Amino acid sequence: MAKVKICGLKDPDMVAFAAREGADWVGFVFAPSVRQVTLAAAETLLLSVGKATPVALMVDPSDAEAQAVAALGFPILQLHGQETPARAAELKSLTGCAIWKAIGVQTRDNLGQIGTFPDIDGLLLDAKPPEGATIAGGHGAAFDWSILKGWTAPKPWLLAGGLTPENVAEAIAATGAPGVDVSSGVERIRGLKDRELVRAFIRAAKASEQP
Ligand SMILES: O=C(O)c1ccccc1NCC(=O)[C@H](O)[C@H](O)COP(=O)(O)O
Repeated sequence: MAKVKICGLKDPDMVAFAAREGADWVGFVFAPSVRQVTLAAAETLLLSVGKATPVALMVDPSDAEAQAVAALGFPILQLHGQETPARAAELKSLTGCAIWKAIGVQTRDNLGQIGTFPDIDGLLLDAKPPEGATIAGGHGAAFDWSILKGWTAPKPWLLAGGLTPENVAEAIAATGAPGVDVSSGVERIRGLKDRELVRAFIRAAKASEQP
């Protein structure tokens, strides 16, 4: 059974709903995005996570920004920018958070950099942002899952990018992903999660067979 992260939540009721439906992680975006939350909003959202684990998503944060987010009590920091292995290690020791690094995948070569991040705790394999995009993630674009054929993950990992309730079972079967992450695929209006889609995604992922 694959684990599920619902990313880009902004509304406490939706956070509670996703957690009740069985989301393992709920993600909050602290970067420019239609899904961005403030520190004050995140403090309120954290009250609704139930049994789900909250993940703070940041893009090239400064020390002060990362420390302010970590101080809210997030156990996991997902880095979605151009953070180097050294910066990821630095942010880990600075915040005390587990670090997940997002890796943009377009070709098999992109997987090579993963070995240069020995200090991180997890990986999120996501599609690269479309040409000209100024936002680092949440574009609803998938990469070619066959790139992962024969790849052995050195860390716990999640598959992301363009997943939907309709394709998540196929994605898990094709890649063997132990976890999946979704943002746009559970929205009907950009930036607003939809209960029916959140429920359908979690059910489809949890019911799926890993190869
Ligand atoms: O979701 C955002 O708005 C976002 C903004 C800036 C950096 C990262 C962002 N999201 C990162 C995620 O973990 C998304 O869930 C991931 O990119 C997959 O998104 P989608 O293809 O929309 O499901």
